[in-house]
Amino acid sequence: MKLYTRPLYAPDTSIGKPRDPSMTTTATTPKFVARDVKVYYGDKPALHGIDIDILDKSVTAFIGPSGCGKSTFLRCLNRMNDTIPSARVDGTILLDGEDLNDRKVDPVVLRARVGMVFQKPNPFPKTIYENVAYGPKIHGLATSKEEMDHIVESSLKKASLWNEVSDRLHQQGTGLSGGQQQRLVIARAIAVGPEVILMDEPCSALDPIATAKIEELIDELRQQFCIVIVTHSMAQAARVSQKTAFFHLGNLVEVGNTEDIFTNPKDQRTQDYITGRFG
Ligand SMILES: Nc1ncnc2c1ncn2[C@@H]1O[C@H](COP(=O)(O)OP(=O)(O)OP(=O)(O)O)[C@@H](O)[C@H]1O
Repeated sequence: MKLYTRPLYAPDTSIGKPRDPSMTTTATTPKFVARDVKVYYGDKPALHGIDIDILDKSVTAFIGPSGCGKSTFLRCLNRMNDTIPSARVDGTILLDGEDLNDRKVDPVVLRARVGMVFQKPNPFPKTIYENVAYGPKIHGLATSKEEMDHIVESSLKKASLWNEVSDRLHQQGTGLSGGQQQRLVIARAIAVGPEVILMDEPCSALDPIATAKIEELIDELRQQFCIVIVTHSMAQAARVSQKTAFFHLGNLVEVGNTEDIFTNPKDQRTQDYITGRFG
């Protein structure tokens, strides 16, 4: 299967459209290449120079003790730190070879390509249908009701929610269970045709059954998307990811195949963390 990428500088009309056929990506292609990424909140450094390649069509887990900078780095990947006035980001992050911090990059286009799901499910106070149709509507992705219906249905199917909600699309999204709300939010992100889905502790507010469903979904989504997940659960990282990155005190200590990180880490700090000596 050929997979395509779109230019970052493209106008809004590129959102949700087929990607540039001149560029192809595979499961071994880095989607992101980050070099010497430093983040400060005011004068306080939070990340001290992160270098990492994040592969396409796979799941990368960020693990590490509280406050080590996992979420801060995740937010660098779709410029969500722009929304925090005190935050300053230095260094380079390339998305498909293009500098996503370049002044020419439109963050709205970037965030359609690089969607994000948060810890607490945050559906809009609207119907299930409207939640999913919201992004396509503002980006003008559907020219008819039929097209919009199709986007809503296929997004809900990709998020493994369609069978549970197809008979109540016009009920409030906030009336769903926590796990269903999280899948609704994933469907909302999928609806604008992203290439990457960032997940910041997506299961921490969910019970074990809802968590298992999201983990199953993540495994399906990685066929099509680059997925980056922040998790406090090492068991979850081991279950869902192919690559794991261990952060400590604002540094990326080590990144590698998940199995290697959990069975044969190179750095003593990783070893200490995965064996529960701190964090
Ligand atoms: N909006 C903010 N303003 C000021 N400092 C912040 C802000 N967000 C994070 N920090 C600080 O940056 C550092 C890294 O925080 P971050 O939330 O990225 O870590 P984390 O590894 O994701 O932590 P946790 O696992 O607890 O969510 C911490 O010292 C934190 O206090």
